[in-house]
Amino acid sequence: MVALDYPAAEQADKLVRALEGIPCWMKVGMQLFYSAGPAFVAELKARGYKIFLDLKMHDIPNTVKGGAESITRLGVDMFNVHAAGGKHMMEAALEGVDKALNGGSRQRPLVIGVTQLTSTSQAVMNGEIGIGGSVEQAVERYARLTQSAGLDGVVASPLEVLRIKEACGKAFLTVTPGIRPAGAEIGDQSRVMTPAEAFAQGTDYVVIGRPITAADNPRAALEAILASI
Ligand SMILES: O=c1ccn([C@@H]2O[C@H](COP(=O)(O)O)[C@@H](O)[C@H]2O)c(=O)[nH]1
Repeated sequence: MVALDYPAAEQADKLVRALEGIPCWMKVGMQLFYSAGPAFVAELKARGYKIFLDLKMHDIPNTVKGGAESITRLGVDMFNVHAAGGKHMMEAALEGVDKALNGGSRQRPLVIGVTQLTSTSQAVMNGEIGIGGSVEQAVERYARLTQSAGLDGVVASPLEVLRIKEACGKAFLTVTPGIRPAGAEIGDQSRVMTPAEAFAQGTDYVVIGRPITAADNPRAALEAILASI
């Protein structure tokens, strides 16, 4: 999944054209969606891409239900909510999906819970945020909660994939940002692995942004990543 973290449709469109023909999903996050909105999502769909709409909803259940209903109407293939919003909130997201589908033929999007952001280190989680225990324990707890609410999987770092699969089973999806090819700048990420290491852990999807978008030649960067796995 290529993270299209750009301020406007023009820049995102340039990258999408540069990557044309390479099989991948496109991930639309807050920055791009807040500026380019549903129209850009529709354009990506028209070009045949699968889309992960990464808006990480975290609000009261009624609001998340409404958000999920609207997102489902966009026809995206995957979207996410924060597991920290609780079981009731995640169930409300699924109710929103059902309301939008309303027995129709539209395909059901995968709904994914965000565990601990991959930018969060052990020290920050324990100190600043005030969650005790290890990151792995917290991620497992969020993953179990997400599964109990009926969602399809979680966002986590590749470092936690084995533990999630052990706790929730292989079919429970893992979507893993925090991906850095060997030697790439880590930036604001904390819990990282290379693409090959992440797939060796058994992850289902890797999310990669800057190692592609900030490369001099994004197409060559993605091709090198694909060759590495
Ligand atoms: O825990 C999370 C959840 C989402 N993300 C998103 O993934 C990409 C990663 O981009 P890079 O440039 O490869 O770091 C970005 O869109 C994040 O919003 C995440 O990194 N961690």
